[in-house]
Amino acid sequence: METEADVFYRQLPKVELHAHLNGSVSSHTIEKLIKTKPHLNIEHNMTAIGKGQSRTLDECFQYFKVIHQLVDTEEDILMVATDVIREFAADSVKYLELRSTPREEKNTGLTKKGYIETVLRAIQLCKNEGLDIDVRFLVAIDRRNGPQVAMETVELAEEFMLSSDGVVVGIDLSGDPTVGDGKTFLPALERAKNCGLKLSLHLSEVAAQLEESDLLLNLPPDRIGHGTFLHPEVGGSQSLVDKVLKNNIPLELCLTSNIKGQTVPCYSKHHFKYWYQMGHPSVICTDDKGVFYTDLSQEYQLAASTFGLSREAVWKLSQQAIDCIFAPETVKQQLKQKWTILKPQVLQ
Ligand SMILES: CNc1ncnc2c1ncn2[C@@H]1O[C@H](COP(=O)(O)O)[C@@H](O)[C@H]1O
Ligand SMILES: [Zn+2]
Repeated sequence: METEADVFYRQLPKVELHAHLNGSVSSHTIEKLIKTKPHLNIEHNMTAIGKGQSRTLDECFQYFKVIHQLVDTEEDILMVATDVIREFAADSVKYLELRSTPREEKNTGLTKKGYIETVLRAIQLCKNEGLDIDVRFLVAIDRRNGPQVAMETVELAEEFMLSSDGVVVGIDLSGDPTVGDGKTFLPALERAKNCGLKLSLHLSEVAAQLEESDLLLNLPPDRIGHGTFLHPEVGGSQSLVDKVLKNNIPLELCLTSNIKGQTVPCYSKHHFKYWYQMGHPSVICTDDKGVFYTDLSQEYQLAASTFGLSREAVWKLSQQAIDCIFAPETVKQQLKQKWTILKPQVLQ
């Protein structure tokens, strides 16, 4: 049964800025994919971490490998991307920045270019359907693939930034944070920045990456993913915090992802508290709503119940996320208008 609170959080207009496409595939879509590929012998529990369960971050990365096996043709990508966008729209997400790592699959003839084109086609299809959601795309660099591939990815992103009518807005640096050295990605990231692509970097997602985080913060990035171990209480440093504050770099915070991935011990110890209390721009996001079995409404609800936020404070939190989007000022103004119109009916 849906409670009054459930209805409020679902109807709350929201902005999602940190969503990996293949981590966001719902169980409904996974079911369809499993049916088309029975020979892979993939079961549901291999693609999502259920309620109350957790895995090491390392184990979490195995889930993406399984999902990638299920999603390996243009047809799959088109279905996955349209389903994911429709689901976010049904959850009252009004603005979504999806991110995904372009992959090539020799077996199916999928190319990186085809991969991006297909995601863009899905975005266009959803637009044609008249869904009330503005979708943009960040091209992701997977750390595992090294600096050379990173540079090629930036070049590809640059092409699409110029040809996609403003849909491709930036670059994401993600992948297993324990693999590779952040320093080696600086040339690619600098190039991206210089050509006008925005940067959202996974930073200090695991402990003991002070040097790497410091180097990457000097770019500086336009947004930070997680930033779990930046502050001194958890082994980060004041100088890292100061750099984030000085450049006013928003944080994308994904509560359930961090709990289920075991980088944060429990909801009440989540670093949302540290940054939010300072009044620093903190945006609640899902990371991988499919793998972590959540949605953005639930993440807002969890943040509110854990940290005692009033409805008014929750409203402000979702509204302030608008200032952190990568789309231009005109889009921010349109979204702010939307929030103003919806306020009296949602926040009764
Ligand atoms: C849990 N925390 C995380 N930390 C770092 N990278 C993550 C991640 N969650 C997801 N990804 C990145 O997103 C890819 C899956 O989506 P796409 O195939 O790109 O759409 C993963 O392979 C990983 O590179
Ligand atoms: Zn992420």
